[in-house]
Amino acid sequence: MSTNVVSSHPKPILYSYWRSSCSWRVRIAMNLKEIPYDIKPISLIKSGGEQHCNEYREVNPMEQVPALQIDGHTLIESVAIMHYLEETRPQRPLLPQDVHKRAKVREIIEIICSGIQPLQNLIVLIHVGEEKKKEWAQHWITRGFRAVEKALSTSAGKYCVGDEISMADCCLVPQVFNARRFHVDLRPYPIILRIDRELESNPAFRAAHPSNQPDCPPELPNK
Ligand SMILES: O=C(O)/C=C\C(=O)CC(=O)CC(=O)O
Repeated sequence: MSTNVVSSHPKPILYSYWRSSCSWRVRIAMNLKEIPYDIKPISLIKSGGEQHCNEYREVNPMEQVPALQIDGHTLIESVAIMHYLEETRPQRPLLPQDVHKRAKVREIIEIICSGIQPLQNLIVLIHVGEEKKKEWAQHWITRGFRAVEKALSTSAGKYCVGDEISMADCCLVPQVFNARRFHVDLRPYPIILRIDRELESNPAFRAAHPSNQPDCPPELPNK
């Protein structure tokens, strides 16, 4: 018997933190695909981090955001979630048809989501320590952005890969925000900057921005 999984479950719930770049990727993908969802904020800093409480560990044993409750399932890991959305909600595709272009999208995703973001994640920076964390984050972001810029020099059109927005763009924009947060000099990356600027005014990206999240503090912290 086949059931319509898309309509027989309540609205998806996204466990999210306003300036978590991984939550932000999924928010963009959900918005681009016009999937309505509710946000359940998980503060990564309040009381040592709500992601570590027993209740949330049941949702995500990695004690990180995001997690997405959708179609009766709980999904974790932002890239796996984006692929699920792509496979269950093919409207507004976030992967190109062409296999070479798909490979390029995945390459850029990997550089950012394996080669940059995990190295400058909150849990790592806590271990690195307050004094060294800025230099540490700058080092890994610079190293990765050099590779992203090189990849974009052959793949980019209007966006990361050609002229259609893809999952690579969902990953790039939040990483540029993190680069600015850690005062990385972005002048050596003109293509990254151009694409980021291009997407700034896109409604799906704008709605997913940290400053438009329900848990964004009224006074933005400056670090
Ligand atoms: O407000 C805070 O300082 C806590 C956490 C974050 O920014 C999120 C991250 O860990 C960075 C990231 O998503 O890459």
